Amino acid sequence: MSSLISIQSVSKSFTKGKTVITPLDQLTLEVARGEFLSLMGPSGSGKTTLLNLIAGIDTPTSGEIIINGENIAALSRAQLTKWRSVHVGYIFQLYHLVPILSAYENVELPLLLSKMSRAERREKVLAALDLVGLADRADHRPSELSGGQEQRVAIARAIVHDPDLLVADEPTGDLDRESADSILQLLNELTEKFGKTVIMVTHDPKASAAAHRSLQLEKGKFIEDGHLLNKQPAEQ
Ligand SMILES: Nc1ncnc2c1ncn2[C@@H]1O[C@H](COP(=O)(O)OP(=O)(O)OP(=O)(O)O)[C@@H](O)[C@H]1O
Repeated sequence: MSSLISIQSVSKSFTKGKTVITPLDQLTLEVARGEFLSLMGPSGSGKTTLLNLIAGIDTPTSGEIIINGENIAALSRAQLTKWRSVHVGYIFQLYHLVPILSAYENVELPLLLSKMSRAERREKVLAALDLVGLADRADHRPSELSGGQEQRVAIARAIVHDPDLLVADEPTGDLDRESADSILQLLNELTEKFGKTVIMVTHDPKASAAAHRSLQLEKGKFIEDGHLLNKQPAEQ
């Protein structure tokens, strides 16, 4: 598999008054196209900071983040916004669906920014809802869906514009085990059947075990290369 993401010596610091916090310290990471990678680590270890850099929501203090051959660390804010709208789908712990809109309308939202016709949008929204197994719930509002179904709608919204990369921050954190497992299976399918690359932050070892590879962050550094479940790790 070719590399989709190449992170070279990336550091991120935040300055608050006289205090400088460096949640990420000289990180290097390669992520293959079609890989499902999980990021674990204690609270405050820099997981969300790293996810936000990879998703182009924030920019590093130093280093390069090359995605699909493009160094996104060198893009302006406006260029990053445009880049993100094409290449990235973001999945949140608490779904972030708009309560007054139907599942269909929530999934359609990212497409309203494009020049697509209504008919083209309809085709894409129905295909995304079908892919997550909710074609029959298009007219339902979030309050009429279970948590697992809400997360499926949120995943349909994240994939409707066909991004290469999906980033998920604790996507199963608010779900019971059964719903969590079905969301993890869906994320796995998105990598294996549709070639998406998924990067997931989680505190749940079982969720992490569903990924192809798990990395542990501690104080802004990777402390170990975790187990590889779907591929065999090299013998130590
Ligand atoms: N915008 C910001 N300004 C200042 N400090 C920040 C900012 N964003 C994050 N930090 C700090 O960076 C560190 C890492 O935060 P981050 O949210 O990446 O951790 P995390 O591993 O995702 O934690 P959690 O598991 O609790 O979500 C923390 O000390 C946090 O306070």
